[in-house]
Amino acid sequence: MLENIIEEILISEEMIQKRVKELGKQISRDYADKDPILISILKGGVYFLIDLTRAITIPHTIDFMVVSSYGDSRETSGIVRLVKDLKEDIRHRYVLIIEDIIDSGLTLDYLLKSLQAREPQSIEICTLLSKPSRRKVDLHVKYLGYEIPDKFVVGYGLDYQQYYRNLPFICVFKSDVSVISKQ
Ligand SMILES: O=P(O)(O)OC[C@H]1O[C@H](OP(=O)(O)OP(=O)(O)O)[C@H](O)[C@@H]1O
Ligand code: HPA
Repeated sequence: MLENIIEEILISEEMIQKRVKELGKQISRDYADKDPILISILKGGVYFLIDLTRAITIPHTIDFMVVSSYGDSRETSGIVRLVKDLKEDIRHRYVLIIEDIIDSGLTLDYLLKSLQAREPQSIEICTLLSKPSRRKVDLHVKYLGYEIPDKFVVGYGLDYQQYYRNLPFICVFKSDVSVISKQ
């Protein structure tokens, strides 16, 4: 039962979809004629990417990377590992990294360094959620959906032990839950 794992709904499905459309419009304006490449970080970022790409009205391509830092816990290990690299060459491309959440910032810090070395024309960050109070490194975020407090959240791509990514809203996960409750 969902009531057993959810403390509160923080961002409703409607709020997410409205903000995704606004971000899509903004990106379409800013990157007109730039043929950007949107890089999504699997797995969490893919839900946001799929909705965002449909809200963008200019030509663009997409690619995926897999990095791992959280394992199955609620705290980052601080060690980021590249699990799957891009297929496309990003040299001279306008790169937009699409993330579901920035927490400590360590994942993106690692990714930015790795991607900068490939000499893109530009590289910017678009994240649906950010927890500024948790930041361990400074990051410039060009496109932000919502700032959220220091609470562990699930839904819309975000998981607890790989579950709950499919929830259409973002909700605070109950802090005392340690086993998966099948929905
Ligand atoms: O700012 P940070 O503290 O580095 O945290 C953010 C990262 O954590 C989550 O990924 P996770 O490692 O849980 O993998 P997942 O996308 O497969 O869920 C999220 O999707 C970000 O990539
Ligand atoms: O709040 C969170 N929820 C799920 N995954 C995460 N990865 C970083 N922060 C979070």
